[in-house]
Amino acid sequence: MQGIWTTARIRAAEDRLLAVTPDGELMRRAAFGLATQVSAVLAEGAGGVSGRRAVLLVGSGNNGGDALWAGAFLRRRGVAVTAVLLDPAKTHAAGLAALRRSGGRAVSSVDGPQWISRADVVVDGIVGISARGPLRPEAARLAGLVEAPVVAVDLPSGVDPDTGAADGPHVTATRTVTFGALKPVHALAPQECGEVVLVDIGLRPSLGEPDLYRLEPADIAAVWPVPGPGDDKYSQGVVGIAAGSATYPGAAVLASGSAVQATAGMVRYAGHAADVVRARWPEIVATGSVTDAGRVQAWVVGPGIGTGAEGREVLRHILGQDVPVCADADATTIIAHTPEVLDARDPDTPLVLTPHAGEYERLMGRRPGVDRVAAAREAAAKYDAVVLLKGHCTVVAAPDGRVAVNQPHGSWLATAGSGDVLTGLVGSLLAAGLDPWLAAAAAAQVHSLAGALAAEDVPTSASGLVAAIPAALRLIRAVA
Ligand SMILES: NC(=O)C1=CN([C@@H]2O[C@H](COP(=O)(O)OP(=O)(O)OC[C@H]3O[C@@H](n4cnc5c(N)ncnc54)[C@H](O)[C@@H]3O)[C@@H](O)[C@H]2O)[C@@H](O)CC1
Ligand SMILES: Nc1ncnc2c1ncn2[C@@H]1O[C@H](COP(=O)(O)OP(=O)(O)O)[C@@H](O)[C@H]1O
Ligand SMILES: [K+]
Repeated sequence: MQGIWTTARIRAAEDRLLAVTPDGELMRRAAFGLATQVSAVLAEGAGGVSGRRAVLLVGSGNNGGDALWAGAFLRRRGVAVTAVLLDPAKTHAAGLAALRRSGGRAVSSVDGPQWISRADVVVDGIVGISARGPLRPEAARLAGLVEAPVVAVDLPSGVDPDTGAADGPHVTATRTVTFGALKPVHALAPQECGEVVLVDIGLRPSLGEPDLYRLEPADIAAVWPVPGPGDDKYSQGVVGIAAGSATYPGAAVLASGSAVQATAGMVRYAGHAADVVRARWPEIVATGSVTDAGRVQAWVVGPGIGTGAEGREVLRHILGQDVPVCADADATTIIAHTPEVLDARDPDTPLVLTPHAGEYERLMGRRPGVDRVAAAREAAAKYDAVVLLKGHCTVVAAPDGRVAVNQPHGSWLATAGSGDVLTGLVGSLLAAGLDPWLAAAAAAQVHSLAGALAAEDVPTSASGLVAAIPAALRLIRAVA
């Protein structure tokens, strides 16, 4: 798993490392790595390095210092470097001296626009992990003029380092070069960061346990159930799907189909869309009611069941079965409106809730807000459940505080029925006995990958997502 640390934890670790490292050494390591990446962007975008023009946007902190030192390294490779100083009196003195010694130029922000307009690459050293609030007007004005590819130092300035919120003026980078460890912004605002490159400055041993995680293919491949020699259709975990209705059978077909594709074992369906489900997925054992569905090791409940009395009874019955439950869509709304249905649940049985922002508001009485990690954690604590908060970057929080952030592969999942596919994936993994947090996080990752594979650069449908699940799993197992 990739670890991600909040800026408070990063700062504390940096302080510990700085105390045992020669003065300026960490910044030199950071700046050397940064210069290497700026050269690579120049080589790719401007056809070479020597003779190309780099403009550094330099704020008043160490982030600007990194940019200035990198400018000095770039001068050695023949790059024409101009630093635009946002606050000349507070500029990092050693960095500025190094740039000047190397033959680089420094100008004030008044002269910035003419240099920015001729740049082959712009290095964003406006602000790093100590940023507070949106970009100040002068920084925002200069950042708004940039047309060249941007290499962001540590993070794209103006994007909140800990929440990834980008609701004010901010930089959008082609590449972000970060130091020591990934910060929340890199996982929560991938569209602002571009490609993220992590430069090792020796911080890892000082960091401790991560605050957030991102699953890698190897993590998913290691836990995704595949049958072994001793397995049969029951031993891998049977998942039950309570979804859809006679009027709206689609949710049932999508959630059940997703479960069929996800794992080998067996899928049971219970609800008013049994005939349609059977016709589309003959391998499913389908029945009309959850009370005669047979034994399962986990239930998926909610998509398309309605929010009335019947849906409530279905949910209450399922919560009383002492098996893990993924409650999605209408089940989320039922829980929000009649939380006493949860009394049927044995507190030891895992529950996964999968709200989108609107369902979250129903559950919690407020929108998730900009701090989506905190929002997911609060809901997980309130409901003693794993909460998968849907969005471009889906956040999965466990009641014990663990949080995983999903890596999106584009926005192809923004299609009707896509959530039904996700819930089928989660249910299959719960039935196989996975830890519910890991189940939800792995499902989200496979869901996004299936979206990208189904789309191949043109919009896909939820049915396309279901069809692409095997390809996503094949890819994950191949690269692990
Ligand atoms: N401490 C260390 O050991 C290392 C720090 N490094 C760099 O240092 C950075 C952190 O440096 P600092 O703590 O000095 O702080 P920053 O450079 O992140 O920013 C602080 C400065 O920016 C200004 N500022 C804050 N919010 C602003 C806004 N919204 N708009 C415009 N200006 C704003 C503040 O007035 C302050 O002077 C990291 O992001 C990284 O780039 C790296 O060199 C690696 C080693
Ligand atoms: N812009 C986006 N980028 C990436 N994923 C998205 C985006 N919009 C929605 N998704 C994902 O698509 C799914 C939509 O689920 P949901 O809102 O329940 O839709 P539906 O009810 O139509 O199935 C969620 O997994 C969500 O994270
Ligand atoms: K920056």
